[in-house]
Amino acid sequence: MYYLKCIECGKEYPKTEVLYTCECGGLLDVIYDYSQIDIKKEDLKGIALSVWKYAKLLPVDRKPITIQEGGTPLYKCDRLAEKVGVRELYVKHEGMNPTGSFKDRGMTVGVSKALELGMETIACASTGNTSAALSIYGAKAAVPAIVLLPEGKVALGKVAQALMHGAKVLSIRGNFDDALELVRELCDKEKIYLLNSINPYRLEGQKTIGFEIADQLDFQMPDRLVLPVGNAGNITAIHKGFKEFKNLGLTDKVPQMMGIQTEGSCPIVKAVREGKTDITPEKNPETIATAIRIGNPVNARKALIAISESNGGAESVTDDELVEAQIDLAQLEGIGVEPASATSVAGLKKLVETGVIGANESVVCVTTGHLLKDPEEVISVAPKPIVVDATMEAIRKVLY
Ligand SMILES: Cc1ncc(COP(=O)(O)O)c(C=O)c1O
Ligand SMILES: N[C@@H](CCOP(=O)(O)O)C(=O)O
Repeated sequence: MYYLKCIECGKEYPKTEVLYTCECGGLLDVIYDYSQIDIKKEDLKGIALSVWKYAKLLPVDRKPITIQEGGTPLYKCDRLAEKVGVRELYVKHEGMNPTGSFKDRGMTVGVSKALELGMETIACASTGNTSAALSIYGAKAAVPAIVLLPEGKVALGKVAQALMHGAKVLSIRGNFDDALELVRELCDKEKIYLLNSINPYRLEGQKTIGFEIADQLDFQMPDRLVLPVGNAGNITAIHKGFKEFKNLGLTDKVPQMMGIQTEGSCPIVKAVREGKTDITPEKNPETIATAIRIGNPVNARKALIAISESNGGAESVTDDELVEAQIDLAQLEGIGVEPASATSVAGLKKLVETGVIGANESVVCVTTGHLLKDPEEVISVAPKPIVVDATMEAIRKVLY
């Protein structure tokens, strides 16, 4: 049993309603009757990791639309740990999901819910990854998908996915925040199902990142969870996952949630620094990490609660710092990530340097999207190939 509840005024709504926010404007959360949910560590042992492994804690009452999302690797990264200066570092590589980002976890739940609620079209605004996931799950479910993208600011691999999987792709002359405002209005007026992270059901899928980390670490939770923050849904979702496992007695602590943004686009970081409970939107966010080029994160209130409840924090990094971390992940650990994802490691490095995170702590960084999502950025930061004549002599000349 579950229902929706406003995080601001507490008003409750039945699960049958198509709703994204409360009548007071507050964000909604999915509330379960945990006394009816029985999950033991023994029940989870020996079952392969996947989003639907945790179906008892997911709000879907029909056969799910799935392309085997979740079950991503948690790499122990000793070389990177030594470089950033922490005792123990793991990287949860969400780029290894079917479409190359964590959004698949949300979409398998969100698109299944769309069918359950009888919705006939789905839509989102996107900096790229949400649109890729929406298009692919829409194709699998045979539901038409509409995506609104900020013109010229979406990485090539993501646009390719949305186009190939058959979504109607609209390039908006505006930024992501403009596109989100428009798609919300479109969905309300045209009875289209909105699948951005303002949809509380979509976030339920993403909380399984927290469940999997617990499962993979044999329920010994790390001290910190460090991740990039854009529209601020994922930090909220993972925190909820951690809390649920603790409430069910599966773990004994909730890691401190550390949100990372870029200096050109960091409303959450500013709110945390100023001790505020809500953000001041940024009109012109700018960063090479286009996935998190967001000035008015829709889940800001939830994210700020997750950070404060977990005694966590937030930090910003420069574009140069995130590129350095992207190269470290690639060359020290063999983990290929897109720019936004590398902010987690760049942020960790900064938090250790400034003494916020101690050398003795254990940390999990989430890398949210795959390197191949943004080949243009890689080409612009990586060395160029060396062109040589097709002779051994020419090859030897450049190698030795
Ligand atoms: C690769 C990548 N990393 C991080 C984020 C930020 O996640 P969230 O919007 O849930 O904060 C996004 C999208 O927003 C993304 O596509
Ligand atoms: N990076 C996101 C931005 C939209 O976030 P959402 O979680 O609200 O869908 C994207 O990939 O579009």
